[in-house]
Amino acid sequence: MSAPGDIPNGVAKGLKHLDLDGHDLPPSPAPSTPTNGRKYALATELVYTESNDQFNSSSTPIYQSATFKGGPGQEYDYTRSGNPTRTHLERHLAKIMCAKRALVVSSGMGALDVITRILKPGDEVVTGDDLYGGTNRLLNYLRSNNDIIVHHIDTTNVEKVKAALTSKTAMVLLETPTNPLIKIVDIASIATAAHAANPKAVVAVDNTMLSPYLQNPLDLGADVSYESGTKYLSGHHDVMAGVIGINDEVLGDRFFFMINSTGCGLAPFDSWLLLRGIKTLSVRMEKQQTNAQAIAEFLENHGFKVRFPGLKSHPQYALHWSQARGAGAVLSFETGSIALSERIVESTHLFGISVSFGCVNSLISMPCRMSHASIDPATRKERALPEDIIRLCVGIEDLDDLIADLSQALVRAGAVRLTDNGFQALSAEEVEGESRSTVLVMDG
Ligand SMILES: Cc1ncc(COP(=O)(O)O)c(C=O)c1O
Ligand SMILES: N[C@@H](CCSC[C@H](N)C(=O)O)C(=O)O
Repeated sequence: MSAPGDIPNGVAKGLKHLDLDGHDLPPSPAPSTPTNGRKYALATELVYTESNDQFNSSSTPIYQSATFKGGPGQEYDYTRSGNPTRTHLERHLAKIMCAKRALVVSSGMGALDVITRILKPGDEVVTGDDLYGGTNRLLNYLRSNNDIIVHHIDTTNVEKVKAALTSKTAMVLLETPTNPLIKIVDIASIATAAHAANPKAVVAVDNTMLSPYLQNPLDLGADVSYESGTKYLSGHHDVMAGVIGINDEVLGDRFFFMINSTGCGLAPFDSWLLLRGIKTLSVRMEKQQTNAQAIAEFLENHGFKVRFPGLKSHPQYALHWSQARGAGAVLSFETGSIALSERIVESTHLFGISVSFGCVNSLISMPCRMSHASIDPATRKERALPEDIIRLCVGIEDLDDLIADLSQALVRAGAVRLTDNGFQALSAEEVEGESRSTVLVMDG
């Protein structure tokens, strides 16, 4: 994939819109983000953090201290209220997220908790019908315990969203691409409509699936961009973190108040890990999405129904590329049979069976059994979340190795029929009658 302003896959500007292998390339990526205080291109800014300690250390020091001496008036007194390592990370992130202010907390769910604490009983939330399971769980809790009214709408349909917006809409909560159905949501149109319905409505976008390297919701009219730093920002599955980016000072102060009051600010060592991870975000993301694109094409060419915004078959391909600079590295596909999907997931070696994504390692999962198991089966059915859906989170490994691993898993699982040219996904009739295999027991 190409970063903004780059020439895609080495093709000279003005030449036919094809890459060197003759494949169609995505349309021009979304315009490069405003510089918002940035001196350099994003890939440079990611690695460029100035440490201002007295020894000019190359790596930001970890201020592993709960307290700071000195009394009233000093910048730091207590790490729950502020810590130099955390502040350094927050300033770095603000630049990267094109935000006036960034705040970091102990997990992505912690970030959503901070954001939703501004809601009062009777407030309405308009959100999607395909959401990360944990987000759905927290919204259910707010509905049951705090009298918040939550409307789950197909947010790919702006008219349906508009119909759900009222002057009582206090928050619009969007994911794009959604997890795990990879639906694309028009951030700008929905933000405009939400603010027209209620100028005070807070439009919050979960940017976890792309990271600020590929999408900047604040530039598209959102009031809040938040994400699980556990994923792409950290990149190594060794830290849990949540990130909140805002432009409005009052909203920023309200969020900071909650972080200080509840004590969910990111710990110094975890802040340091996240700072380190962010430095390699551009190279990881470029490699991961190049691999993901090839794998999505591989599966589609072999007859699977694949959901990935880098594929022209994606129903919102044009919308995605109008607001994002890349397709990301999470894709999902269906086999038509839960048993077949289970066998595929059990048969890969390089794709580890695990929740989460954004890590340098490739992962495979069945969302209905794992990340989205907390959504009850009836609701999953109502929201058309296929029980057999497999989610792939593509890492930075060698592409040929990944494709070989998937191929052997598809063959071993009996999910494909051998043809003269290799293999092809089973037809619906062939899938029908597939016997159920052992049932995976996963957490949720
Ligand atoms: C889209 C999305 N948002 C938020 C979260 C929550 O992040 P965390 O696990 O860091 O709490 C996750 C995953 O957990 C996610 O997939
Ligand atoms: N047991 C966890 C599941 C975490 S799922 C993590 C990630 N968002 C994903 O989509 O894989 C829970 O109940 O929250």
